[in-house]
Amino acid sequence: MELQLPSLPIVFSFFLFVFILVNILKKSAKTSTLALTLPPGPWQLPLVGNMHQLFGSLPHHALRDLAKKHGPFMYLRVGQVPTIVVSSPEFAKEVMRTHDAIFASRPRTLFSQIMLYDCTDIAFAPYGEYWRQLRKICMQELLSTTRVQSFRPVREEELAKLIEWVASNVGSAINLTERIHTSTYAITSWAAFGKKSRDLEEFISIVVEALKQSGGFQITDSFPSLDFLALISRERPKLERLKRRAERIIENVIKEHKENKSAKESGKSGRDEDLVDVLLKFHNNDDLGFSLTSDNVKAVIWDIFTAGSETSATAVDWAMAEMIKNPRVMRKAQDEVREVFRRKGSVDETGISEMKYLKTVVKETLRLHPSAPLLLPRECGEKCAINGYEIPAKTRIIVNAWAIGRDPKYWTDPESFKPERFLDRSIDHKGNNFEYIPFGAGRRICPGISFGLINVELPLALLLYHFDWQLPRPMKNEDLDMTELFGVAVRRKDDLHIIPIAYDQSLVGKSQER
Ligand code: HEM
Repeated sequence: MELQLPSLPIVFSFFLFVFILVNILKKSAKTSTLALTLPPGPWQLPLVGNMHQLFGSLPHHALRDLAKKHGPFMYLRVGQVPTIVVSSPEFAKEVMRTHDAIFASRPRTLFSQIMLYDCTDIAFAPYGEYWRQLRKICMQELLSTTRVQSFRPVREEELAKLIEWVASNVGSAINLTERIHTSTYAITSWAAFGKKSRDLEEFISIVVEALKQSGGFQITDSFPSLDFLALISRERPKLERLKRRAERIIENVIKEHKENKSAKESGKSGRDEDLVDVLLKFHNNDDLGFSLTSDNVKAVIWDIFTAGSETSATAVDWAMAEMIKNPRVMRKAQDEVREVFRRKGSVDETGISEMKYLKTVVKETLRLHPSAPLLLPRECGEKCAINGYEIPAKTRIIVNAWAIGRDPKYWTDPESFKPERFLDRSIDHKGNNFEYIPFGAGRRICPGISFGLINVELPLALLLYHFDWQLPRPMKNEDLDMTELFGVAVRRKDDLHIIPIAYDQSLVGKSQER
């Protein structure tokens, strides 16, 4: 039988048609008000918002404004996807405690399918046995307290470099934001990959680019039934290119680790175990009852690196910015840090547990500026009812931790930076108090809390101990602009340019001798 191939004009017309259709969809999404089509079932929530507000991205402050008008349990329809935005501690508790198992899945997105090897990482794996096993490895092996402590020399060495660099620049304005990010990424990289990661800078640039992509709106994610959109999306080739670049680096790291393992077994290498070593124990190894493929290992490495670095670095940056804006808080934190380090006779992380005020500064920073203000999205696994509203399966759930942390019903003077509010309130980071959930809550709560917190507390303690800080003239502390840059992790719009003044003079001398 002779195969009839479509002629060129037909192929061209087909692609032209698809192109026009996609553009019409995009355009109408940006401008028109949404038709009130409710999913089947006794759905009772009012449908809020129009597509113009919803497309582009879903910034946490815009969602709070909508919630003020329409209530803390708000139904939006983003393209084809029914979406609920939760903006009160009561409803957050319903989702993340009362019905936690039902809402423990994540939606599949173009990003997680491409970059995370078809959602086989920890953060985007669907709720089920595979995720449970990965999570167990994460809690018991990758991010256990012992493991986090084992990275102490890594933190101390990297942060010593940070302090030396600042000391070599006393008296002049430095871009502290940039340097904090470099140090935090270096700590995660060292913990994950081992010390020698020659491609670190390239890997960081890939991660930063990928985080930008994951924060933006992908039309394909909002029209899941239109499969062809994923095939022709402009984002797809961009993500695939990023993935190929990242993959080359991760594969090299894995190869080096396998070689080192052989060297270690033959007694030639005394290297400490890093996170890749831990994951490789499960690589194609059925003896441990759970085995990971190469792609699974790569997906988890990607998770640790992205989830672990940007979040902590952003928190340090916000804390410094808030303390510059509130010199009274900075002075009080400095007094405490200096007293503890002096009394102990050493400037290292053993003193951190005694720095009660510094810990409240970190809590207050994460209340006002949670690194992931909308947490990570959840998906309803099966039909259920909350407060009389029926939620169909596959509904996407967004919890606005940022709005919850500023809810005037729970927080006095919520927009002000007042760490003292935590001194007489026993609120922890473990997701037990739903008015404060910067790490999420329930089954999907962040497994990296201890690693994340020490990566925020230690650099802050060192920066406060060694230096006093001033804004370049004629800027006044109270004028510091706190505008946010929207993304998955929310950075300040402007980098923090400040002048370090040496407190510990011996350090300045030391750095000048080099
Ligand atoms: C200040 C630091 C950090 C903050 C504010 C933070 C915040 C969060 C939040 C809000 C979530 C979503 C929780 C939910 O859906 O309920 C999350 C999940 C996650 N975080 Fe963190 N995180 C931080 C540090 C880290 C670190 C250091 C790591 C690992 C090295 C990490 C690994 C993860 C992973 C793997 C998940 C996904 C968990 C799952 O879906 O089961 N995070 N984090």
